[in-house]
Amino acid sequence: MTSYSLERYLQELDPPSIQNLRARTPGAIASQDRQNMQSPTSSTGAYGPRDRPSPRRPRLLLMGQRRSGKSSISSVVFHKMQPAETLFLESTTKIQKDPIHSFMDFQVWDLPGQLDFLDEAFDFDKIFGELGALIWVIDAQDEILDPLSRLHRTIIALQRDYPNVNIEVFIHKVDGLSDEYKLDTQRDIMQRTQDELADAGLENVQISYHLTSIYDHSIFEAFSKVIQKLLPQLGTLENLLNVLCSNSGIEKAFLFDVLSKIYIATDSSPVDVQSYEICSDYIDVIVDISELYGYERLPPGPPIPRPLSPTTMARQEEGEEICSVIRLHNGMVLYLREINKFLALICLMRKESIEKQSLVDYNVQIFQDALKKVFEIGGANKQ
Ligand SMILES: Nc1nc2c(ncn2[C@@H]2O[C@H](COP(=O)(O)OP(=O)(O)OP(=O)(O)O)[C@@H](O)[C@H]2O)c(=O)[nH]1
Repeated sequence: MTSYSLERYLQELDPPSIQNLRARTPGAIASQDRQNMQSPTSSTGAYGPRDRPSPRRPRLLLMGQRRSGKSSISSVVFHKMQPAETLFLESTTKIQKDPIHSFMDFQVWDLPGQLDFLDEAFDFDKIFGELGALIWVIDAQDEILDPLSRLHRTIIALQRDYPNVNIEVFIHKVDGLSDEYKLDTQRDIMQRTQDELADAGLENVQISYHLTSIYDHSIFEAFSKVIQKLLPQLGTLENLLNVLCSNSGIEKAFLFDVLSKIYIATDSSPVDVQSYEICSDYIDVIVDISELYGYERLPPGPPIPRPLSPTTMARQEEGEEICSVIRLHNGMVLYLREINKFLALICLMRKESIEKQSLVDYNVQIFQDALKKVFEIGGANKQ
């Protein structure tokens, strides 16, 4: 049977193999302490063990100069604010702590741009300790030298005490810029940063750069990459998606966080922007429709019979997940399956593959079981 290897993979997915896969995760977190701190299974996981103690949540710090777009980013990505509405956001005057309860619990701190958090008046460890990632937002439409020098001072200070923190630079507001100008700006920022850090004796600091705008999908894609680095299970998830794709004739598969439209994992074929955009739009539509007409998401416990959703959605008999299939005019098919309250699987495949939909459904069910295993949840997924 085509799904044989996926089942076998699942059977072999014992704790030691999960450990090995973790070790191969690209963004593997260096120290054991940070793994403990950042592991969704050690805080609250994709399957939401809210009844387990959750002492710490990885913290994402949004920093950068005034009006660079920090609050806009957090409002658009995590609170579904329309980009145009951010024009009316007021300047942040104190640290905004935003707890995010999703497939994994974390917190986003929006730091006011006018304050210098390296100043002795601030408790450095309270701000930068327990940090999952520092996201430094640079307004690409504005003067960059001053913000860059603040970024460099912050990296140098961080390297002293927290060398393993992920540093993510968002070269932001690139919507109004030509492709050539965007790339020139990115090159300039990278070069200056490298030179400055080399002068400070720091040669191998890992920094990721992202060109972002709240007016397109780039901000969601950048956040996806930031969040993925905090997931110790990323390598395992990618492998599971690879096996699912190869056994079901799927060309591209994304595992999305439905609330934020961040994808937490994808198979290892290259991500092309159009596939990502269409999947992301699809989530919006399906989630909106299911909220309006779909079944009520139930608390844990035995399923209660409810009326069926619209025709595009079929309530799964056991799991009550949303499932939807759309045929596109280019011959491709979009397949969505809700994995749990927080996660949805979206696959792009050729129409020939969906002709055997029962096989795809079966393989997806096994994938879903594998996810449960990965997140070690027992039966707590039906939230
Ligand atoms: N063109 C464009 N404008 C943006 C983008 N993101 C944010 N803005 C605008 O930038 C302005 C400042 O945004 P804020 O989010 O308030 O900036 P901030 O960094 O939080 O500012 P402080 O709170 O003062 O530190 C707003 O008018 C936003 O609409 C973007 O991607 N493109």
